[in-house]
Amino acid sequence: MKPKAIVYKKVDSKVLEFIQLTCDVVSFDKLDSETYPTFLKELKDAHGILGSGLKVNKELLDQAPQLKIVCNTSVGYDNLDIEELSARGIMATNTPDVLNDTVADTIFGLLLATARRIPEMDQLVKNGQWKSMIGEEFYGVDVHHKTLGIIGMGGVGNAIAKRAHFGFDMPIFYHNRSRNEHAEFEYGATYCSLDELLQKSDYVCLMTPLTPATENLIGKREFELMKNTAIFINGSRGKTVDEVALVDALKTGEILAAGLDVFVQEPVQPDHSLLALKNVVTLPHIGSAVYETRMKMAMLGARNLVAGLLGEVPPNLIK
Ligand SMILES: NC(=O)C1=CN([C@@H]2O[C@H](COP(=O)(O)OP(=O)(O)OC[C@H]3O[C@@H](n4cnc5c(N)ncnc54)[C@H](OP(=O)(O)O)[C@@H]3O)[C@@H](O)[C@H]2O)C=CC1
Ligand SMILES: O=CC(=O)O
Repeated sequence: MKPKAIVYKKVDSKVLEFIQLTCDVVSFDKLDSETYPTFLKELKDAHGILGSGLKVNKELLDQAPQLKIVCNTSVGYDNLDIEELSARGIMATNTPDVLNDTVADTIFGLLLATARRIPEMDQLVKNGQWKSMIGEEFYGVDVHHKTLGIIGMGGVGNAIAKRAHFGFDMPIFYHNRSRNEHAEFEYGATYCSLDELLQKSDYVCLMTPLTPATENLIGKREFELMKNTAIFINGSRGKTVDEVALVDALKTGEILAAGLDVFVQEPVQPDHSLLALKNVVTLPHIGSAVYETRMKMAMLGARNLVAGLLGEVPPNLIK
């Protein structure tokens, strides 16, 4: 008998066909109030699940007594209770590296858009407010040759550093718990403490995973340490930042501007105070959102799933 897999997010039919070679597959385009009850029923005898964003915790796992593997089609896995999964002997996997360049392009685009006020200028032109040559009130700030601080110099952080170093001549500081020799050697990145990075950087880019250690990593104290001219970019997860402190820092001029791909609550509520600020550029969590990359992530997730269900060690097993 084939193992049973649930795919709980829309994936390309090629990915489904690949999984079907090994598994009986039940698939959902998305989980919502309509599909969730059926998903829970299907979970009772499922051996593997594939998708992203689903909170996999004790309550959910109690509904899935046969489960052997949980596969995220994302690199971040803060939706998974890893301790609970290991206690039950259930494997967990993610999809690192295949998205690095795409996410770095997005984050660099966000950085440029924030620095040069591109969405605001676009609106000005489209609203018919471009009446004469623009003056100082619409000037942006330079990116080239400015100092970039990357908190979380991992796969994505390195791809951002590469663009900053070779494309924009930016001196780079970074902070991790451990040194990243590749970034130091290839991109001239300098390792430093978090506080030193915050004090020295013109652009502060947050790219860590969300963990107990990084939840609210950037708050009032950290915004106060940043330059008043600093631009803050968050590409990690919303909860790594204290959003109330961020709004305050943006309103009081503690920092100049922010570019955000992620929010504490997603989708962000339309009346969120961040959205009313002119010096904030927002994106709807689109770091890896291009077809080719999402295809690679889904296929890698599927390979992890199939390997785990065949009794092999999945290539991206989270340890
Ligand atoms: N906006 C989007 O669409 C996307 C968001 N992401 C988010 O970005 C995160 C990073 O992705 P990726 O680069 O692939 O992951 P990696 O695991 O390759 O890199 C994470 C980096 O963060 C550092 N880090 C971890 N914990 C801490 C800490 N407590 N303090 C300081 N640094 C820390 C790690 O270094 P060390 O272990 O030495 O501390 C490592 O260098 C993902 O987990 C996800 O949440 C990723 C892709 C797309
Ligand atoms: O946020 C995206 C991810 O892959 O993690």
